[in-house]
Amino acid sequence: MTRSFGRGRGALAALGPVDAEIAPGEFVCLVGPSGCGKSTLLRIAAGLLRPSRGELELRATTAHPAAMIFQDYGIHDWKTVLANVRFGLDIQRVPRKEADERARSWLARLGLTDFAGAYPAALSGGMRQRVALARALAVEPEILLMDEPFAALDAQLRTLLQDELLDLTQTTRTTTLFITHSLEEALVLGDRVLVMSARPGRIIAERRPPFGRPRTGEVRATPAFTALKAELWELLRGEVTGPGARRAAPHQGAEGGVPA
Ligand SMILES: Nc1ncnc2c1ncn2[C@@H]1O[C@H](COP(=O)(O)OP(=O)(O)OP(=O)(O)O)[C@@H](O)[C@H]1O
Repeated sequence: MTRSFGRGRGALAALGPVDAEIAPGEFVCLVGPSGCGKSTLLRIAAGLLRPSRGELELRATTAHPAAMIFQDYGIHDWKTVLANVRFGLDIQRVPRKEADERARSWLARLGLTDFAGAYPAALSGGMRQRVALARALAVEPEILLMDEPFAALDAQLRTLLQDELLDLTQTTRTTTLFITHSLEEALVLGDRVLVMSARPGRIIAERRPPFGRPRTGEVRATPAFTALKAELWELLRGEVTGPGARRAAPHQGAEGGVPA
């Protein structure tokens, strides 16, 4: 599958060719340099965009199997927290009482019970992202599509939400495609990590982090984790700084130049 934008000489090859398959229940993380087409791929998976060539096949049992979560939360400021979480259920015409119960139970799982009646403006970034998570999970989607959902959060909160997401998705076994710039995030969460080239993004490597399920954030402290992170950064570095790269190298972390 490929995707380009515009026509003729001015056309921009944004993505591909990409050929990938995700198994039911699998959690796949996609990492790649800025502008390589990750969001484009996710938008195609969500049915918001068509491929220019090729196709994407979704095997699902419902008409609207996917729920999406973005970096900027995508929640409605004029609705209460409860109404935000109930939103997808209202669209699915789930009866009000059942929708309220399901929404409240997800709020409880994400530690938001006391904020059911609050408006998002009163919440911190981490809490807003929890609302977005609760809203996406409340509809019990067959497929969860996440576009850098934790990128706007500070490092501690990000770690906390990664651990919560690990816990939640290991219970629900929802098929998930998760975009991130963070190799650490990809290795903690993913059954499989796909590394993309600079634009037009192709899949240049695939790794299965060797951590069983259910796993916890403790895998971060293992030598296997550090080794795999370094290996993937070597691959990615070539794409970020190589001839195909469109932008400068990302900020380098304190750990021997390997970014989070
Ligand atoms: N609607 C559009 N019209 C024109 N160009 C687009 C459109 N959407 C994306 N692009 C271009 O396609 C390329 C891939 O964009 P995309 O947002 O998919 O990359 P990305 O890997 O998600 O980037 P980042 O990591 O910076 O968010 C970029 O060069 C972008 O400018």
